[in-house]
Amino acid sequence: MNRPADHPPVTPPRVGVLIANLGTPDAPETGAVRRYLKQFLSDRRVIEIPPIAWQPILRGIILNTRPTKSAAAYREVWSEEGSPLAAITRRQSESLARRLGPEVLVDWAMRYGNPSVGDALDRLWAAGARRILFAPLYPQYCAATTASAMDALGDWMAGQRWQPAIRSMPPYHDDPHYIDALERDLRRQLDMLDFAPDRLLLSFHGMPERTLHLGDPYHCHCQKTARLLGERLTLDVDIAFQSRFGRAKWLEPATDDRLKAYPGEGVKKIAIAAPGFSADCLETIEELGIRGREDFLAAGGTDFARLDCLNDSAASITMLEALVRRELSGWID
Ligand SMILES: C=CC1=C(C)c2cc3[nH]c(cc4nc(cc5[nH]c(cc1n2)c(C)c5CCC(=O)O)C(CCC(=O)O)=C4C)c(C)c3C=C
Ligand SMILES: [Fe+2]
Ligand SMILES: [Fe+2]
Repeated sequence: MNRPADHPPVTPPRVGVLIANLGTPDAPETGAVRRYLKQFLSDRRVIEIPPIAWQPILRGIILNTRPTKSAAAYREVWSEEGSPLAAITRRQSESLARRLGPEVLVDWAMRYGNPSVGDALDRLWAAGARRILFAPLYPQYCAATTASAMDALGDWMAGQRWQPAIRSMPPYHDDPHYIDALERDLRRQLDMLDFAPDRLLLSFHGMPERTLHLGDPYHCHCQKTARLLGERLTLDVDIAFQSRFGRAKWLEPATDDRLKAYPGEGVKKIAIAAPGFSADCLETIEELGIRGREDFLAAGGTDFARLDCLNDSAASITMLEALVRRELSGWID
């Protein structure tokens, strides 16, 4: 071989898969939450207000007030493995790696916080991945989530002299693999309840209403997931949007408003699920499971059950394997 002695190492080419979710602070403490929120809420895909107007509000007000409150909420959900969102995403990646076998490298990343998308791509590249499938685990496309994750991928690519071939996993809000997984996992959980819910509330993360009029398909994707799932389950299903942020009008109805109104409408026993979240996190465990329950019971409800997200359940990993294998077609046997 006539390779010069100082030639960079040559690694056999591999196929990589990078799953990504939104992100989370490194610790349930004010400083760590402030760092995370600063990165998250400075993303122009998330807050579509010109930085000259938004940054003074963010730095002068929000980052001085919200981190302490949010850190207290994070402490309510933190586990021995850390943030639930990060711990579950890591387990999803490990389970998917076992399903795909040694031929495929699998890693995971958080759009905000750690491990970052760039660091995970560096690791995959260093391990030889020359073809990478990027899979943001957002079933419903949203510019604030899906497009933002793609931006992080693009930022990393912009710094690469030798770029890998890239594919990205499309949104899967109406994919039969996803609807099957939700049906199977929600049925399993509903069967274990010690009461029969009058209603199943499907709560999706909210977005400013104007994003719908600007052409974001997120609202329609949520509605379609809810309709397809409702057709499978023998239960009355409602849809609502949670986690309102800021003063603008958000998609309606709001989850907290529905929970407070149900008992007065005669709906006293409910189950609530959050099919738009691939992994349980602050917004499902604390906002729905703790504050949502309190709101519903205080309004006169008698029975409340929060159902887990797909997480790393068997149904979830079977779905992920199917979606990922389809996108890897031609790259793996
Ligand atoms: C699943 C889809 C999500 C969309 C769409 C989304 C939009 C969105 N979120 C905020 C503001 C916040 N979200 C926060 C937490 C959070 N959001 C999502 C998912 C979506 N967000 C997840 C999975 C999480 C949980 C993270 C975790 O660590 O467990 C937070 C931080 C917590 C808090 O302080 O309340 C904020 C803030 C906006 C403004 C927005 C769209 C415009
Ligand atoms: Fe959010
Ligand atoms: Fe719509």
